[in-house]
Amino acid sequence: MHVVVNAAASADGKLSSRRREQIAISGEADFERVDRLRADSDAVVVGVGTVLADDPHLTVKDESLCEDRLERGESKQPARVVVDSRGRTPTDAAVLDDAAATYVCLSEAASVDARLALTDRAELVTAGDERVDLLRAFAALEEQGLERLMVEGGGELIFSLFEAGLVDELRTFVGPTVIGGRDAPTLADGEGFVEAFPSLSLEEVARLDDGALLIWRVEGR
Ligand SMILES: NC(=O)C1=CN([C@@H]2O[C@H](COP(=O)(O)OP(=O)(O)OC[C@H]3O[C@@H](n4cnc5c(N)ncnc54)[C@H](O)[C@@H]3O)[C@@H](O)[C@H]2O)C=CC1
Ligand SMILES: Nc1nc(O)c(N)c(N[C@@H]2O[C@H](COP(=O)(O)O)[C@@H](O)[C@H]2O)n1
Repeated sequence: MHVVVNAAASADGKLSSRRREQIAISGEADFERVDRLRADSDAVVVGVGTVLADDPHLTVKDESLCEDRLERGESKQPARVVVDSRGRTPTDAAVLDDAAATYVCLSEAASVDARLALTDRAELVTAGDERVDLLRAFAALEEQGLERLMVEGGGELIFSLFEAGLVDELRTFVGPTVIGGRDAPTLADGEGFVEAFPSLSLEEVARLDDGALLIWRVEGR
């Protein structure tokens, strides 16, 4: 399995404002790059916080990239994965429509009602007691043939993936704006590290739109 985390951050490292509404940090060229990265992935992964805040569709938008996938013998769209301990994904969420297969990773804490509401719309994967056990959930996804995972956020999920040692690559578009706010989400939130900080090796720096794309490899992976 290969896990790429991709996100857009403001110059001060925020993914969104304290209101947690979606903010277009990327410009056109970066959104096109993200679309290509989705098209080269088996699944696009987000946390339920992102579903509740942004209601993303997580599909490849460029039809020619979808055709390339079909020519390679792949599904037209990559699968979508929501990491959602308690099954809070709304049944009318865009990520549950029929444009692509969707997996919802739950923990044992998800109620029977939440499971029943989701079961017709997504494949359910259960791992972990209170929160989703990401090592077990990702192993289950791998068993379904999902090898190349692209994670789009948000900050809580990204931190947990680094903590679990699951991230191979980090791609950050740093955009030309300052968002600020101590309660605004950053690239890696959660508890934060106090030691054994993940070590990154810089692979590429490129100017893109009016910002910079940074590609980092996670050392030891
Ligand atoms: N600028 C960008 O590229 C992006 C920005 N965002 C922004 O990020 C914000 C949402 O991020 P967050 O609130 O951090 O939510 P998140 O999307 O990281 O989801 C976190 C939730 O996932 C669930 N979860 C289950 N097991 C977990 C585990 N082991 N570790 C972590 N979470 C687990 C929990 O319910 C937790 O509250 C929104 O404001 C959204 O707009 C989201 C994606 C991309
Ligand atoms: N790459 C990127 N740049 C930004 O500036 C953003 N605000 C985001 N947000 C994430 O993009 C996804 C939207 O998906 P759809 O267009 O609905 O398919 C979602 O993951 C947002 O959180 N990303």
